[in-house]
Amino acid sequence: MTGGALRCEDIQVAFGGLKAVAGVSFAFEPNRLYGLIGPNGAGKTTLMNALSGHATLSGGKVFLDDRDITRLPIHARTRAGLGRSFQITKIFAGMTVLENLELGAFAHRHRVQPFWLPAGRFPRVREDAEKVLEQVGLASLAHMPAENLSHGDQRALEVGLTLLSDPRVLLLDEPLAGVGHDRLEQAIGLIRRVVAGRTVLLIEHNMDVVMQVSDAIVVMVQGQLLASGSPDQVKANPAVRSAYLGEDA
Ligand SMILES: Nc1ncnc2c1ncn2[C@@H]1O[C@H](COP(=O)(O)OP(=O)(O)OP(=O)(O)O)[C@@H](O)[C@H]1O
Repeated sequence: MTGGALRCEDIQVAFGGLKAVAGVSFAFEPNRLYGLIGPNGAGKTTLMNALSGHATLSGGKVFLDDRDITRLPIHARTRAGLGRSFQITKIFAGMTVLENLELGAFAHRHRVQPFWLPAGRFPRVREDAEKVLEQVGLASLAHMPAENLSHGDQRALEVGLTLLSDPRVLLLDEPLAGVGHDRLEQAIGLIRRVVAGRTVLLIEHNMDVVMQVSDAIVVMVQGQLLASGSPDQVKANPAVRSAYLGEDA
């Protein structure tokens, strides 16, 4: 698999008078992992929502492999190869880990939620779910109710749900949030594994982690791009240091 190229041109999202994203243009190159950083309220999640179709644009365009997807609804973007995880987990607490993945796999294959029958009855749905179960390292917990999972394992399941559509571009909104220090290395290992062959945009607040895993860093401040470059370039950028890292340039 090869990651897709994602490009946005002059993206704008406003909430009333607030310009949460105020004209962002950027080309994400295939097969690279981009860390999206910036202070609280900078517009990171809103930009991700704009790319995935979860926010209404007041201006701008989104392209996936040069195809204009600006007006495509969310499910059509998923079909086109764009996957998205959320800060707030969307798993069904009362179902087991495997059932959650089966439900997601069924919904992806058949475009409906199968509330009337066990999705795992369909062999290909079961296969899809079991493949992802292995990918995210949850095979031994397949039959555990999702509500009993640790924070870290819930995050892994959430990432797994996004992998069911085998996206070429993956947008990950804080997939490590709530993961304890003792599980962080394991969680980082998971991210590294699942992103192989994909283009990834990752929102992550832990600077050590984001600098460690990213090929490139994109910095947002007040709805706009402040800087982009390799982790070392961004760390050394005086504008980033003063505006974001809280240091004098
Ligand atoms: N649905 C909404 N309605 C109104 N304002 C919103 C909405 N979503 C976000 N905002 C505002 O838009 C701005 C950008 O928010 P956003 O969540 O995108 O920032 P962020 O960089 O992801 O922040 P954080 O790091 O805290 O998650 C903030 O001022 C926020 O309060």
